[in-house]
Amino acid sequence: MTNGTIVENAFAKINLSLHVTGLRADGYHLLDSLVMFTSLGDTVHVAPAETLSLTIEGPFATDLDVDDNNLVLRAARSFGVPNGAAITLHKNLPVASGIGGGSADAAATLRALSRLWDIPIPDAETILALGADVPVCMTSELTRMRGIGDELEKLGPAPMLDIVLVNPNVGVSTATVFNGLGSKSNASMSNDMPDPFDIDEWIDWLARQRNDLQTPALAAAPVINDVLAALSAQRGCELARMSGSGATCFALFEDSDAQDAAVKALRLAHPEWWVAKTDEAPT
Ligand SMILES: C[C@](O)(CO)[C@H](O)COP(=O)(O)OP(=O)(O)OC[C@H]1O[C@@H](n2ccc(N)nc2=O)[C@H](O)[C@@H]1O
Ligand SMILES: Nc1ncnc2c1ncn2[C@@H]1O[C@H](COP(=O)(O)OP(=O)(O)OP(=O)(O)O)[C@@H](O)[C@H]1O
Repeated sequence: MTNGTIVENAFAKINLSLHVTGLRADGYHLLDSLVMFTSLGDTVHVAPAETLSLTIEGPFATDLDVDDNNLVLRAARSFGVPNGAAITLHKNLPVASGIGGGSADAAATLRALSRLWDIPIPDAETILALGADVPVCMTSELTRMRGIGDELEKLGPAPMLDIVLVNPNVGVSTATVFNGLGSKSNASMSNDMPDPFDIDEWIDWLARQRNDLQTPALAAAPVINDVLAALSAQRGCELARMSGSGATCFALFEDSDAQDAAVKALRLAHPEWWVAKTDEAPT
């Protein structure tokens, strides 16, 4: 690692619930979503350099091009200064998979370059222009996210959770899934949100919420149904749901033994799927 390298984590986000409550005139949808972050994620490394460059490494590196559309380079350019940096993205998360990898990478790049260049992070409007999920990824806290992703209510630390993530190695386009929505105007989350540290009550409450994008995502990628069925069938699975616009689904397990057994069984039954064990991101 070059002397002076700064590393920022880009933790994966999970939309524990995702209600689509309206449609704006510009085509963006209004959301009401409970978002948490997992300890699994990409990492962004930035080192001093004359010019701006990006190298991508890691298990999902080959699924991404190093071009001007890469969210890491877009984030670097959003500072509006001609500074240089040698950026390395270690890509551990599947691409276009509903767990916000690109958004988390952009947020981590903003934090890292702000430190490297010793200049402020760009304003809220600039951050939102990188993607609707980028504002919530600026911190990795449990958050109620509303508006189009720009109204954030931080809810404090997330509870300790035994989580399994499964992606069937099918990328899903966020725009296609939003466009496939039947009703654009659904009920918001219920406001009687329980204490996240009363896990049983919290999971009961979560089970009564929804991901409104699950139905249109299933139409785009029917294999999501197989993922949800496989997760739900595991012993100790307390909740299984799709995250974001898919295709990654998450399941919450009653304990780490059940979580480990589920990971083993799913990898054996579906070697073609990405199956990951994780927990809540550190605060
Ligand atoms: C589905 C979520 O992941 C939930 O957290 C996000 O809302 C998506 O966030 P994102 O991937 O950062 O989204 P963007 O890159 O800003 O937008 C991709 C496309 O998704 C649609 N989009 C996104 C966010 C939103 N609130 N309404 C939308 O309709 C738009 O068609 C947009 O062209
Ligand atoms: N660094 C990056 N990592 C991942 N995707 C990127 C990156 N840069 C650009 N992209 C593009 O952004 C799109 C969304 O990627 P991402 O992995 O963030 O999807 P997602 O997990 O579905 O996001 P969200 O949950 O925010 O909708 C993909 O089409 C991908 O090609």
